[in-house]
Amino acid sequence: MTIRKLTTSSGERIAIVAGLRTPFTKQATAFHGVPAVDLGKIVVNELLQKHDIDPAIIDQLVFGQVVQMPEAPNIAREIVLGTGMKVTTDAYSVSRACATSFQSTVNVVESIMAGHVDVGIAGGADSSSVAPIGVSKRLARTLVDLTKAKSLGQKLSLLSRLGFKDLFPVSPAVAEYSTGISMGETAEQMAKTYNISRQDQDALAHRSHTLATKSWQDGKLDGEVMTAHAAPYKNFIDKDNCIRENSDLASYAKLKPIFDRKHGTVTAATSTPLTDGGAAILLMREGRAKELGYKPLGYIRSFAFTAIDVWQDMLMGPSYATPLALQRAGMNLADLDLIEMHEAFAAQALANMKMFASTKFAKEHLGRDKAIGEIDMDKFNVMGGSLAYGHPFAATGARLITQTLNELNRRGGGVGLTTACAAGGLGAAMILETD
Ligand SMILES: CC(=O)SCCNC(=O)CCNC(=O)[C@H](O)C(C)(C)COP(=O)(O)OP(=O)(O)OC[C@H]1O[C@@H](n2cnc3c(N)ncnc32)[C@H](O)[C@@H]1OP(=O)(O)O
Repeated sequence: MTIRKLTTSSGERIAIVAGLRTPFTKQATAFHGVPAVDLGKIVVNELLQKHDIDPAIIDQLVFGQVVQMPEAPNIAREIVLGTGMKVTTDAYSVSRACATSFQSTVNVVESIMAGHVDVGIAGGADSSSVAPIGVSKRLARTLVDLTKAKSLGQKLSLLSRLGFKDLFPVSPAVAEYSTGISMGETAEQMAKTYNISRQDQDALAHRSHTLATKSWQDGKLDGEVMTAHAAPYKNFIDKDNCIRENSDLASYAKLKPIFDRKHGTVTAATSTPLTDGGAAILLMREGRAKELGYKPLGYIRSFAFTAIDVWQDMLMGPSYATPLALQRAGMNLADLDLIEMHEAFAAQALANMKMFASTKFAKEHLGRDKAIGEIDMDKFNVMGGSLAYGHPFAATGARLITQTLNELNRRGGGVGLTTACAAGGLGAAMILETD
C-alpha cells in the first residue's frame, strides 16, 4: 500500500489547533436535565472564547450525538445557531456510535484536504440524563391510527385494544439494534472468548481511576476541561465526577456481576458509567493556523475505520482499525509514544490488548503474518481511560484526541494512537503527531 499523506493538494497538513470538553458527569448528576444540544453549545462557545477565535472564521462545523434528540435532529446546525457563528456556516451531524467524534473530526479533515474549507470544528455530545423516552410500539401505532379515525366509535375501539402494559414509557436500550445484545452482554462474551479474568478487569479499572485521579491532581486536565454551569444553573462544575479518587482494589472484588448475574465477571466498576458530556476540536489548514498566529497541538497522520459482525465479540474494533491506521501511516506499534484506547469495559480493552499481541489473531483475522504488537503499559492510557472518566458516547473520540496531543506535547512531542470500539462492530483508529 502506498502511504498517502493527509495533506491538502499543496502539501499542507491538517492541524488540530485546540480541543476542549465539558467535565464528564455521571448520569443524573451535575448535567441532569441538560440536553446534548446544550452540552454541545456550551463547549463550542467556550472553545471559541478561550482561544479568542472569531466565530466568523469557522467555515464548517460537524458534530454528533449517539442518543438522538428527535426534536433537534441536526445538533451541528443547532450549535451554529446558538453560538454566534455566521448563519451561513455549513453544519451537519454524523453518527458512528461510540466513535462519533472520530468521524466528525475526519469529516472536517476531509473537507480541509479537499480545499473546501480552511477552518472547522468537530465534536460530539451526549446526555444519558435527557434520553428520548419513548412509548410502546402498540401505543405509538394506536396514536397514529387515532389521527386517522373518523368517528368516536372508531377511536374508542382503537383505545380499547391497549393494555395497561402498553402505557409504560420505554427507555432507549444500550444494545445492538439487529441482535438485541447489550454492550455489557458483549463485554461478557469477550471476557469468556478471550479468557479475561475478573481480577485483571478489576485491576485495569482500578489503574484507570488511579491514573485519572493523579492527572487531575497534577493539573494536567485543567486546560482541556472547561468550567460549566451545573443544573439547575446555580452551581459550577469544573471536574469530572465519575472518577473515584479513593479507588480501592479490594472493594472491586465485592461487586456482583451485572450483565450475567450467574456466571459473569463484568461489574459496574469494570463498565463505563452512563455519562453526560460534550467535547470539541478546532481544526485548520496548517498554513491558515500559521496566518492566524496559532501554534497547533498537532496533526493527523492517518486514520482508519473498520467493521466486523455484531453477534459475537463485536467490541474488537481497535484490533482491526489499529493495524490499518498504522499501515496507512507507514508505522509499527513500537514506533508509537502513546496508545490511547477507549475503555468501554475492562474486558473489552483487555481482550483487544491480548489480540494486539496474538500472532494467531493476526493470521486468522487480519491476514498478517505478525501480531500488531505487544502493548507497553508505560504508553497505554497513561492518564487513565473511559472506565474512570466516563463515556458520553459521541464526546469520547474528541476527548481522546485532545488528551493524547496534550500529553504528547507535555512529554516533548511524538506520535500517538487513539482508538475505539463502537456499536455495530465498528472500529476507529487515528494516528496523531506533534511537530
Ligand atoms: C463501544 C462502547 O463504548 S459500548 C459501552 C456503552 N456503554 C454502556 O453500555 C454503559 C454501561 N454501563 C451501565 O449500563 C451502567 O453504568 C451499569 C449498569 C454498569 C451500572 O449502573 P449503576 O448500577 O447505576 O452503577 P452504580 O454507579 O450505581 O454502581 C453500582 C455499585 O457499584 C459500585 N461501584 C461502581 N464503580 C466502582 C468502583 N470503581 N469501585 C468500587 N465500587 C464501585 C457503586 O458504588 C455501587 O455500589 P452500591 O450499589 O453499594 O451503591
